[in-house]
Amino acid sequence: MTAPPVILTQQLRKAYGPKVAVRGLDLRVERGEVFGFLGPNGAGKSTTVKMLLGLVRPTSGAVQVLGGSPDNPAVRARLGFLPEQFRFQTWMTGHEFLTFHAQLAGLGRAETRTRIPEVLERVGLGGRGGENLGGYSKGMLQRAGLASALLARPELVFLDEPTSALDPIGRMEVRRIIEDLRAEGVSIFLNSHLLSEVAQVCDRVAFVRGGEVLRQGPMREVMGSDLRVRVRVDELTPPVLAALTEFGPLISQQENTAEIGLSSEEQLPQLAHRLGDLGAALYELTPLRPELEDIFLELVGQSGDASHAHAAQEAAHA
Ligand SMILES: Nc1ncnc2c1ncn2[C@@H]1O[C@H](COP(=O)(O)OP(=O)(O)OP(=O)(O)O)[C@@H](O)[C@H]1O
Repeated sequence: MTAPPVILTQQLRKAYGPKVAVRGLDLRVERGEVFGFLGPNGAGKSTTVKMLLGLVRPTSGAVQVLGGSPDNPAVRARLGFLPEQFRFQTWMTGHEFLTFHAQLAGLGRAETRTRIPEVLERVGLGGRGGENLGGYSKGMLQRAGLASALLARPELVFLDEPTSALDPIGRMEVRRIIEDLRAEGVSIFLNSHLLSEVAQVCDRVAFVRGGEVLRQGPMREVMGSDLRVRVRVDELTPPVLAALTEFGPLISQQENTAEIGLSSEEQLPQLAHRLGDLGAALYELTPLRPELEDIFLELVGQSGDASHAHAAQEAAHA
């Protein structure tokens, strides 16, 4: 029997008076999956997350989280959440802050004692729990927020922009934490504007705009199957060019470098053999996958609405 999805929504909708924030959202996230939820500012991402956490009541539609209702405290106890703008009690030490969250999560004393050093270590704050949060850097605060989200061993974790305050090393560390969690079977719902990061860590993604899903699917599918390839040889002779166009359309050509479109990766070794047979010296054969950012801009900018395009650009470069 296949495991039920950890998130399932059907025609989920939220209107704030006349303003529709989320319209008819169908989402499905499987157990152990890292799911990227992407969209420009105002797309309805936060509203969706709040409905999935039971913090905002949907206007209509159905939502199931971990097989139950997010209104059910027993379901909520199995969720972790790192909000984008965490309010920290700056007068507390990291340890006190986590003890407070452990109490809120209903952890017993003995478990709290062992669990806090474990999560501090995991997020890279080992040995720093005795310091006041007021003295933490922005990156340290984000790590402390992540520690509190992981404290009660959640089965599903919502991470809203988890690396916005982190430097490149910190981002890599958080990526590793996400990968480790996935290996442990934890499911992750990730909101992030940092698309290169999403591309590296997500199994599936959904692009949203105006409260609707524009595209949803496995990372590989969303990125498209068409493959552009850069070929550099000693000389682009007429026979070499003719051979290249047998494989796919010629996109560009400059000096001894050409770009062509292939329909599958399987054509790469065939192309290398063919060029070898023609006596061409092959210096480069590079697949050029489209950037997630390009797909994002193309999808969210499609309305032609200047404010959307602007928001998309802001989101992509944030
Ligand atoms: N409490 C509210 N009352 C009225 N309108 C709201 C409320 N919360 C959100 N909205 C509106 O709903 C739309 C979606 O907002 P939401 O915060 O969900 O978007 P978002 O994708 O999370 O954006 P961002 O990336 O900027 O955080 C926006 O137009 C917003 O103004």
